Formats: sequence, C-alpha cells, structure tokens
Amino acid sequence: MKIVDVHVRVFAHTTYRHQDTAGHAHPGPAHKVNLALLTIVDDEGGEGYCFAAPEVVRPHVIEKFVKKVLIGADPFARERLWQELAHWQRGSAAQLTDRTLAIIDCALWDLAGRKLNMPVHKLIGTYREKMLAYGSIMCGDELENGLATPEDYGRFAEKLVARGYKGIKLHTWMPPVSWAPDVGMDLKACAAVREAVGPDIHLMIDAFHWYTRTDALKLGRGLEALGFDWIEEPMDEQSSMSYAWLSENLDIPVLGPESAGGKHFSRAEWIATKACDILRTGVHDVGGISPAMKCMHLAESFGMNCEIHGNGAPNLIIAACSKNANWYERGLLHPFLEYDDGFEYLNGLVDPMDADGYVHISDKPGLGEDINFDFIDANLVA
Ligand SMILES: O=C(O)[C@H](O)[C@@H](O)[C@@H](O)C(=O)NO
Ligand SMILES: [Mg+2]
Repeated sequence: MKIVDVHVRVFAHTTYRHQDTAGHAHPGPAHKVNLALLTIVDDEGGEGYCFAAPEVVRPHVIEKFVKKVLIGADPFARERLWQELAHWQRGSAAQLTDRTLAIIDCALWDLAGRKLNMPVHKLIGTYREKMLAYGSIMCGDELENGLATPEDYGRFAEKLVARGYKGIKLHTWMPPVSWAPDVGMDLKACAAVREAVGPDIHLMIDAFHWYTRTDALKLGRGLEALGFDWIEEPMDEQSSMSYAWLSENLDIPVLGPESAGGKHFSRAEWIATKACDILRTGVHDVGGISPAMKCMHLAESFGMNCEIHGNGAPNLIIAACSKNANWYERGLLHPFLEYDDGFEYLNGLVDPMDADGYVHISDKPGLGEDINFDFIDANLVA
C-alpha cells in the first residue's frame, strides 16, 4: 500500500468568533472565514482527513515538502514519515512548521482508522471512554454583559456550573483591552468566580502571557488563597528559567509549556529544569497525535500529569488514551456564544458533554469526526 495523493480543499463557513491582535478569540457578528480540509489518498482508495488553517497547508508547503516525503510511502509508516518531515523542517527556512506536521500526522491516523474501521483511540490504546471537561472561558473583553467585569465572569461561571462543568478556566483580560494587563483585576475576576461557584468546582487561570516574574508571583500567591488548581502561561514561555524560578517560589502548580516550541524535546527540558509542576501538550502545538502521546508518556515517567491544550477530536483522542490527564479543555466559551451549536462542516459535535460534565469520546472510525462533505463541496473557495 502507498500514498498516491495529498490534496487540500479550502471552503468558507460562518462563525461568530473573531481574533484580536494577540490571536485570542472574542464574539462578534456572523462572518465567513476560510478553513481547509487536507486529504491523504492511498492506492487502494483509502482516505484520511484533517481540518487545518489554510495557510498551514498552503500549496508551497504541500508541494515543496509534504508531497516530497509522502508520495509513494506506506501510509501506515506514520513514525517514519513524521521523523522525515521533522528533519525537513531545519532546511525549510521556517516554512514547514509543527502545525503542518500535526495536520499530516492526524490525517495519517485518520486514514488508518477509516481503513481498519476503528476509532484512533482504539489503535493507540484506550484508557477511558469519557473525560471530565473544564469550561475554558474566552479572554476578557469590554463588551457590556460580556466578560468586561469580575461580576460578568462570576455570572457566566454560575451558568457553566448549571450546564454541568466541574472545572472552569479563566482567560483574563489582555491587550488590546485598553487597561489590561492588571494583576489586581485578574484576582478580582478569580475571586468573583470562586464566590459564585463555591469551593468544590476546580478553577484554573490562563493569564496575560507576558507578566514579569514579580507580577506572576503576585498573581500566583493570590490564586493560592482562592484554591486554584494551576496557573498557566503568566510569563513568556521562551524563558523556561523564569518558570523554574516561579515554580520554586509558588505552592500553586505551574502548568506549561503551551506555546513554547520544541515539541516533546522542549517539554523534556521543562521537566528536567523543574520549570513546571504539570506538563502541557497539544496536538497542534507539538506536531501531531504521535508526539503528543510522547509528551504524555514523558510526563507519566516523572509521575506528572500532562494537561492537553485545546478542544477538537485529536486532542480528545490524547485524553482518551492517557491516564495522566484530568481534563479535556472545552471551549472557548463566552456568554454571547452557544458552543453546543457546533460547526456547519460537521454533522455533530466531536465533544458532546453530558449534564455531569463528561465529554463522551466518539467510536466513529478514524479521528471520529462526522464530516459534512456536501457542505464543504458546496462552499469551496479554492
Ligand atoms: O491563542 C491562545 O492563546 C489559545 O488559543 C488560548 O486562547 C486558549 O486556547 C488557551 O490558551 N488554552 O489553554
Ligand atoms: Mg493556555
């Protein structure tokens, strides 16, 4: 069996999510955005799919790097193909990124699952069939009755608990919000949420990502008094030594890295330098399902949990196949948005959550996405 084609369809779909200048999402008017669906085809007609940002699978990357490695190769040789693509990164002038590796790796896992009529989590080795989710709240904003005040966060947290969430993570205010960042306001929002939900709901924070060590320390100390489970990305993750200093000086667990590059290699360094108490990985952050599982196993070897960044079918698979994660990150959520409405290009949610806060993992073949191909083909833009 061998790969005979890799192609990309770009289509438009409607979303109410808008990105700010830091790349964080906020609600806004309905508008059309483009999304890509990458397809890997083998010589038996088997296909594997993965959704991607169009620029991540743009023609230059597919033609100059991806096809050079994949065409003619065995689609089940995922580890060899990942290693070859990873080696091509060094000479790619930063054109071949971990994000592209992730899409290819996920599509290869999807192809394997669809061919074998098995969900990917069963190919890897299932640990659980359902997973507790925390509600991951969007970054704060200046929208009336949105997430503009600590009281807004408190009211929204009450609604999330009523929906069934047993954990809530706050992304607090960051620029371009006019007065952000502000440690005092972060702590007021966290206190308002703790007051609103009581002592039994797990709370975490994902704060402004460029605080100084002293500001991050002040924030962490305040969270300790509120009984938060972890502090996430309060400083630039390019300085792992700053995190080693923070971890040394705080009792609340420090979680990371999320946005730092380096795949599972940098995460080994963060553990070795005691820069975190809880590791972090994410399929799109480290180059795919394959390296994300390596991060889970790395953390397990040090008696550590590794919490998974982001929602979506691939990240849910990591959670399904790992004992050392406590949560699925379900979001991003906002009072003005209905997360359960899903997307036009899928025939159903990949992460349906029951009233007890558990997300149930799909047993559909492959990644488990029920793709609406008719919608995609009726809305092609390229
Ligand atoms: O762009 C980001 O920082 C992430 O998407 C963020 O909004 C959120 O997904 C996160 O950090 N979760 O932990
Ligand atoms: Mg984060």
